[in-house]
Amino acid sequence: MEIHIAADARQVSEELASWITNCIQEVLKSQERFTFVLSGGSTPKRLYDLLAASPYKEEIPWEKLHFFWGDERAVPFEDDRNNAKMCYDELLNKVPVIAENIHVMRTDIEPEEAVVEYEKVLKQYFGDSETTFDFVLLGMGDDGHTLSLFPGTDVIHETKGWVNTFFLAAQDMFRITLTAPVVNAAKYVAFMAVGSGKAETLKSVLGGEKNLDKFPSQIIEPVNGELHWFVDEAAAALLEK
Ligand SMILES: O=C(O)[C@H](O)[C@@H](O)[C@H](O)[C@H](O)COP(=O)(O)O
Repeated sequence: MEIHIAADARQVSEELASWITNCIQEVLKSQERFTFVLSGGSTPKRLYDLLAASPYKEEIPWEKLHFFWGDERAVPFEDDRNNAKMCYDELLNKVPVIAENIHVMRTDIEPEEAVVEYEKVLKQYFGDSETTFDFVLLGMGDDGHTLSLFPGTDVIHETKGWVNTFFLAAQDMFRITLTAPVVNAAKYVAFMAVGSGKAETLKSVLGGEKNLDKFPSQIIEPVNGELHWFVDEAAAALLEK
């Protein structure tokens, strides 16, 4: 695992934009397509904004990229809480991506149906191969969740299925989420976490004892891939030097 600490949120986004661009270019030297899992939440907005502008916009071969989501809030696409909408607004509508290569978690059908459909899409891409996505971008909530793997939920411990859904009572909505097995089979996984509000949790997730029910982000451990954390000094303040 590698931790990249930058001065502030803006610099974290800049470092990550440059790192992702480099990662895409390297991976595409030996294959024709690059599969990229986008994250919702507020933190990646600035990163998406950067990727959609010079110089990254020109440096990334967008037509070779295939997009997926780590999780989705089961609200209509037009709803501002919809993760896909945010990613379209901030990134996908601004770059020359091929529409057929964008795979949203559908919220216009029942969540259970959306899960079956998404699993089907993922199986078409990755079949039974040991490696799944080329790159997964993740956020970490102040409570230690990642994807829609919230503290105390059963979905944290899913060992077989790649996609799941459950009703998140605290937010009065269904969530659709990738599970740990499919993310842990990715080549590169990068968390992005900024701000002092995440410092205590980050310390527990990275330095504390394993307690997956309390800190679901700890379950992310790529089997053969690389794990990176991109954080700012405020979030990293309590990490041991
Ligand atoms: O839909 C979601 O809520 C996200 O995908 C979630 O896993 C997010 O990444 C974290 O909650 C961090 O969110 P912030 O970036 O807003 O802190």
